[in-house]
Amino acid sequence: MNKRIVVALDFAQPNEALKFIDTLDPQQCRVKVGKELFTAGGPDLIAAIHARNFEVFLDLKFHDIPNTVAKAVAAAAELGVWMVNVHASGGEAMLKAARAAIEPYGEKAPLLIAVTVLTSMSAEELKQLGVQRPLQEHVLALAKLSAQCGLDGVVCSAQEAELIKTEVGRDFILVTPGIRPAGSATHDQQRIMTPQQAVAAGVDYLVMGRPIRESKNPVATLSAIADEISSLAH
Ligand SMILES: O=c1ccn([C@@H]2O[C@H](COP(=O)(O)O)[C@@H](O)[C@H]2O)c(=O)[nH]1
Repeated sequence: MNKRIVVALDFAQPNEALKFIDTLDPQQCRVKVGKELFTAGGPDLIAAIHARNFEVFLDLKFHDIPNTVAKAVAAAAELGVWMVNVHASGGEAMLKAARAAIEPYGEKAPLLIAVTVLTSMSAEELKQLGVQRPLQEHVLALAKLSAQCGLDGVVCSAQEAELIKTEVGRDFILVTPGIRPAGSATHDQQRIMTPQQAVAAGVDYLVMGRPIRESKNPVATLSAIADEISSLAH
């Protein structure tokens, strides 16, 4: 099975996260550990998730000076995670330092992904930050910079997927949060797409948290979405 869905484990406590993943099938999805859960559970939690045969996207979005980010991604590589990320807006030197830091891990290195513009941000909010170019142009520029610095792909909205695949290349990995089944609550996400639209746009990995976790039957919701998108190969 092509495990394109990455379930966001946005729980406060490690035991809640482990209880939840014990209902899931590691052949069906990967899981994402973000700032809240990693702060609570740390490396022991990552080991407990690995012991359950799940691949982990460590979503800590490192954004700091090059030396600090390089050390942080190397520490993530030591944990044996499948994917780790940094902010593309950390700039060229930071991105290159992150890449260089995981080179020694060879085939065991995690996929290194850069966040372009958070999916919770709108074009208006980006302007407020002083970014004058249109949002899609800014996302594309950050994706191109990330590719030039040797990163494996980016986090973006599925709304930008076609543009990035066309301009940067089909092999450049796109990881997209902000996935919402038709008619479901958007919460704090601004740039959303349905799972079907995201796959049709060329997305590689769909990050989904609340639409799965908060559904009445998370296992059934995940299975239904996985089945629907598995027929939409790209
Ligand atoms: O641009 C970004 C980067 C990361 N995220 C993370 O993805 C999940 C989305 O959860 P939902 O409940 O499906 O909204 C969450 O862990 C974010 O920290 C993102 O949403 N956007």
